[in-house]
Amino acid sequence: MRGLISTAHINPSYKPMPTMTTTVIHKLVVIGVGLIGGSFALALREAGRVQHITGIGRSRENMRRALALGEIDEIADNIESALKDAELVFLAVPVGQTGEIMAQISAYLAPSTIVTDAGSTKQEVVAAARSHLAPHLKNFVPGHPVAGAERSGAGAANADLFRGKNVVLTPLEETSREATQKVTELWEACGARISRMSANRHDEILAAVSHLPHVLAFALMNHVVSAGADGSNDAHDNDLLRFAGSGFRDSTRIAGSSPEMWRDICLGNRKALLNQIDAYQKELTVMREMLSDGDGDALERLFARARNAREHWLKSLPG
Ligand SMILES: NC(=O)c1ccc[n+]([C@@H]2O[C@H](COP(=O)([O-])OP(=O)(O)OC[C@H]3O[C@@H](n4cnc5c(N)ncnc54)[C@H](O)[C@@H]3O)[C@@H](O)[C@H]2O)c1
Ligand SMILES: O=C(O)C(=O)C[C@]1(C(=O)O)C=C[C@@H](O)C=C1
Repeated sequence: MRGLISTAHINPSYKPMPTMTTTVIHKLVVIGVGLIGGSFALALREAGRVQHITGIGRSRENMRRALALGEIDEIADNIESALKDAELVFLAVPVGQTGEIMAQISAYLAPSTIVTDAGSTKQEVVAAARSHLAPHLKNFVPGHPVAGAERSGAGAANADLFRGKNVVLTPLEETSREATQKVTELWEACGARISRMSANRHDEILAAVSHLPHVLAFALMNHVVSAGADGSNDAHDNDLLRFAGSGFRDSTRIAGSSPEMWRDICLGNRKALLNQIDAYQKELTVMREMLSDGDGDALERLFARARNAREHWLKSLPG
């Protein structure tokens, strides 16, 4: 079968399990070679799972860096030639761009080309695929690596980013088992743990554990900047920031993330995120009342519950 070749042809020291075939992608096309696209490319290359990687990007400078860092083998001249003989297309652009890119690539996809993505929201991506990739849905596998950083661009990519991390796949009814299986194998080769669920469930979960925390970090950062005596961004002039320590630094790390990416994520998962913001505001109100009542026992119980939950969660993490 095309695309399913033993890595024994590539790496002579590799000994495959007798009954297993290992997926090696002859040609991978990464659209958006930033933190996630570049890391996926590097991880697959390091695992010996890809032979040739073509990159499509928006910024020439970033694409040159991706080439120099070995994330891609070539920078595409145009979409048509980039997609020729492509076996896998990986979309790793801000989610708001997904529909437009799907519309641009759909005419050039061979029937066998698998398309997958890394978008942080899934219902919106699935809706875009239904609008623009209708003839191709059996080979479309929506995905989301729950791993990342506050840094962006090809220069931030690293081959180990997905090691031990969750990747959620939200295949459509139309998605073929073969396509899902292939994408699963590739993420596993990057060291990730794969889960499958509906796009709706994915978006509810991520609204709570990823999208809300980012909104809170952006809000906290802005609040402290504005609350400083002269509202200055400059840490030397702002009398609050000047004294901020590691607690503030840890709590606001993710406020260093890409504003464009987070604009798209928040708008793309607006309903679930609004629900989470409302629920969180209730939690804050409860805490505020305890504080205003001077109810130290209640506050301590509430803090202890949070600390215990966090300790249990940390223990449950791999490695
Ligand atoms: N950063 C994270 O922690 C993280 C984690 C998991 C998933 N994601 C998702 O992965 C995707 C990529 O995020 P990232 O962190 O790699 O962002 P990034 O900014 O590092 O990379 C995105 C790249 O896409 C390029 N790009 C933008 N619009 C384009 C277009 N129309 N055509 C071609 N290239 C275009 C940009 O120039 C940039 O190089 C997003 O959908 C994001 O939601 C991000
Ligand atoms: O570690 C970080 O900086 C991240 O924000 C990574 C993070 C997250 O955990 O919220 C951000 C967005 C993604 O869609 C997945 C992962």
